[in-house]
Amino acid sequence: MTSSLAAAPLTETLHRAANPARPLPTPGELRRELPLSPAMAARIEAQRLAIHEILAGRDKRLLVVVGPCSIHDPEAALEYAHRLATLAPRISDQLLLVMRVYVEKPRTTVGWKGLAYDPDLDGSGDMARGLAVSRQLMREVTKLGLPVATELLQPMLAPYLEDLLAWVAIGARTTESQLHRELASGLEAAVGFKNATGGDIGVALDAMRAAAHPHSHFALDELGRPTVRHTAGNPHTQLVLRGGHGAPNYQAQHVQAARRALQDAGLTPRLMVDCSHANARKDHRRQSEVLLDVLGQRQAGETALAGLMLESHLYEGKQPLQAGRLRHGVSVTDACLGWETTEQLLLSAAERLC
Ligand SMILES: O=C[C@H](O)[C@H](O)COP(=O)(O)O
Ligand SMILES: C=C(OP(=O)(O)O)C(=O)O
Repeated sequence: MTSSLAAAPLTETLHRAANPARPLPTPGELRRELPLSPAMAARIEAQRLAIHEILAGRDKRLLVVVGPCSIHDPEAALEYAHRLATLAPRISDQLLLVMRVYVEKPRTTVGWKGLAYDPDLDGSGDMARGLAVSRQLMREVTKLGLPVATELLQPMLAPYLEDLLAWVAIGARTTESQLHRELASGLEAAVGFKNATGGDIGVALDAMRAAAHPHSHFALDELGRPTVRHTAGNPHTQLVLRGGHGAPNYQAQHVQAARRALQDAGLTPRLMVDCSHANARKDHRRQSEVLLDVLGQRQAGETALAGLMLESHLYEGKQPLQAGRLRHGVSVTDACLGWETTEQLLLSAAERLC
């Protein structure tokens, strides 16, 4: 990596020659190549604080984590970010929009693992470029004024990106992992723990309690050397209901049961509903139905509902990952809502919450 990368526009970064054998930069090197300006750092701090206020119940707005299931084309993601950044101030009295910039994908078995792993989408695995492109995209999204959300999957990858993150997901497949709980305990961003793929919310509650606790754990420092990391514990966590094994868990009886379980575990009763995944029974169009149900619960006085997640891209649906035949702005992982539907849903959600 050369210092020109910092100044390189996204397109140039994207078209750098792939070199899979290239050693990875250290987190410190990448951060120096693609730094945060003091203004960006202050903006991210304010975004995190706003999210913490929602999770604490002091800010009554709904936190909405919305965007593509995965980023495979940073140009299309930026186009999406421009649209979201235009919409956000129009509804900011009711909704705090945070963009999904998911660059790692957990897979049920095998499949493309995301931009950070394979930015050329061809299995060549140029992770040095994947990290740079991911960080560059997150910087661009931040510059547009949008808070960035991502799933942290590979703990080694966190130090390359964590300074840019306003909200972090620990996914359904890793919520039970001690490594991810330790990682969450040292983050400044709020963390949403998904219920397990089978639907168990208990593991997410355990995760929230573990993450709130200080830990000492194995980590890499910014020079890439093994080190002991001491964390302070992260009190800004939330349960994310995503359904399990085809069975939704967003309806009033599930939310009430989850609220009671949070209270019984001594945790702040604040949760997010993921309108996609098993809650939509893997049919992206059902996300609207889930969102409307959740809004109804909010209007009926359910204070535990502090957030929503939507999977949305420029265009509806999904497509197979076939080199040279990709349609612009269509997901290559889970099917997404298209932009028009997303905008309409968010505008009407804001109107209902007025
Ligand atoms: O959110 C995306 C997917 O649901 C998750 O990464 C699992 O994907 P897979 O079941 O297609 O592997
Ligand atoms: C993988 C995701 O979700 P889950 O962990 O709920 O499957 C996701 O939100 O992209």
